[in-house]
Amino acid sequence: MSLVITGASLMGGPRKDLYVDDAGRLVGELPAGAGRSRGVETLDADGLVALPGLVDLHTHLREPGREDAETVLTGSRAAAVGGYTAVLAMANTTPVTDTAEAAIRVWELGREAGLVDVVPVGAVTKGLAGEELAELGLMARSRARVRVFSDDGRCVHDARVMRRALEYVKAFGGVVSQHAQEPTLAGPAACCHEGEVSGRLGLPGWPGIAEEVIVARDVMLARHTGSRVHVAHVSTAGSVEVVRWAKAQGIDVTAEVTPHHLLLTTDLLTTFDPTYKVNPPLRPEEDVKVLREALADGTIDAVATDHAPHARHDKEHAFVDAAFGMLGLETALSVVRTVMDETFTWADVARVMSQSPARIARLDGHGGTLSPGEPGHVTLVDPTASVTVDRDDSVSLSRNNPWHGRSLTSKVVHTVYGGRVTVRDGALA
Ligand SMILES: NC(=O)N[C@@H](CC(=O)O)C(=O)O
Ligand SMILES: [Zn+2]
Ligand SMILES: [Zn+2]
Repeated sequence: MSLVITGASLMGGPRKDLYVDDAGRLVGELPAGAGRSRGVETLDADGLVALPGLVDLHTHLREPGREDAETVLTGSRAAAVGGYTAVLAMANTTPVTDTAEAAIRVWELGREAGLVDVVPVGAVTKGLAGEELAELGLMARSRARVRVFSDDGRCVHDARVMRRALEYVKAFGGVVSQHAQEPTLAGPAACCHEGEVSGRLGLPGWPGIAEEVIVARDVMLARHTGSRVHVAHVSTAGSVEVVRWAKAQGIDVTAEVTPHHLLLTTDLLTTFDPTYKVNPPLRPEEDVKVLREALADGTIDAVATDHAPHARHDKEHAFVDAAFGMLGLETALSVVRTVMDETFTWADVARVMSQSPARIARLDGHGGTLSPGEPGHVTLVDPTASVTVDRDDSVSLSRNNPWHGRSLTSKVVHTVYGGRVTVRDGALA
């Protein structure tokens, strides 16, 4: 069945009807008479902003291994509710996604769920152990078409291994997404940002430099190999400085920032609430300010959620013992709209949450411009809505939601995936 989306403002520009044909593609004009014929569904989007379907470069879906925290299906639901039509599923599952079979399995589970494209990220090293390269080529050539490789959760800290990985993925246009954290500069017990607040509270911390030295090393390795590196969850002003310099040299580097690093700060540590325990840690206000500026000026290419669901019994512990990570898929768009000022346009939102992530991940079928010929992935947002987040409203299996009780501006109302309405009026269709 074809679909007509009526009255939406395209990326904040003119209002225009959008047509998706019965093959699920956007078409310029509705075929004559089709608007009135049966078999054409109408989605009223009056007053809403239409964005190309959002793409998340960094999602933890926990299946296989921790289906009590999230599954491919429940994570896909959370993604759809958040306006996403594609997510890249991180490899730190049990077992790790380090073979073509494992990647295909995740991809198939995504197809079965049928709510978003679930694109597996392949591990860089076997078992995330940081020593031997995983089956990068086989994963790339498999049906799952893996292009993004990451040991996320751990840093590929051995420079020789990182160099080999960069050389290897170059052959098929792949990219290594690095969790930048030099382990020798961040003790095993580190649980927050090393600074004034951690000192006062007596919590062991990571210094920003542990991230920055790896970012600096990796951009030089990218230059040396002529390959492509992506910096996951950039969190410090120093990392931004390095990325800005590297881009000016023509080095093929891209970077993402999470919604939580754009708003939440180290001060939240004083609550000792483990909901705010995340890796990389929340940083001081000065870093947050620089991250926002870098997102606006294009130094940071994309917003990625790092949606990291955790079961209650892994999160509800003393701060030092609790698991790292927070939810993000359902609230990302609203957080971005809330933290970025009016000079950050809807076209900018589309760029950092759809176009650039799709380009970085080399996703076919996520053009990110709402042009005729692209697949009918559309996110419809109410720009005037104000929502108070309630963690129990979530379709995720987990409740580690750092936005609980906060009021955010704008809200995803409908999500259309390949011409099919997956979310209507904020709820799964
Ligand atoms: N972000 C986190 O704090 N945790 C992630 C791992 C990661 O992204 O490094 C997780 O898998 O839970
Ligand atoms: Zn990480
Ligand atoms: Zn992560």
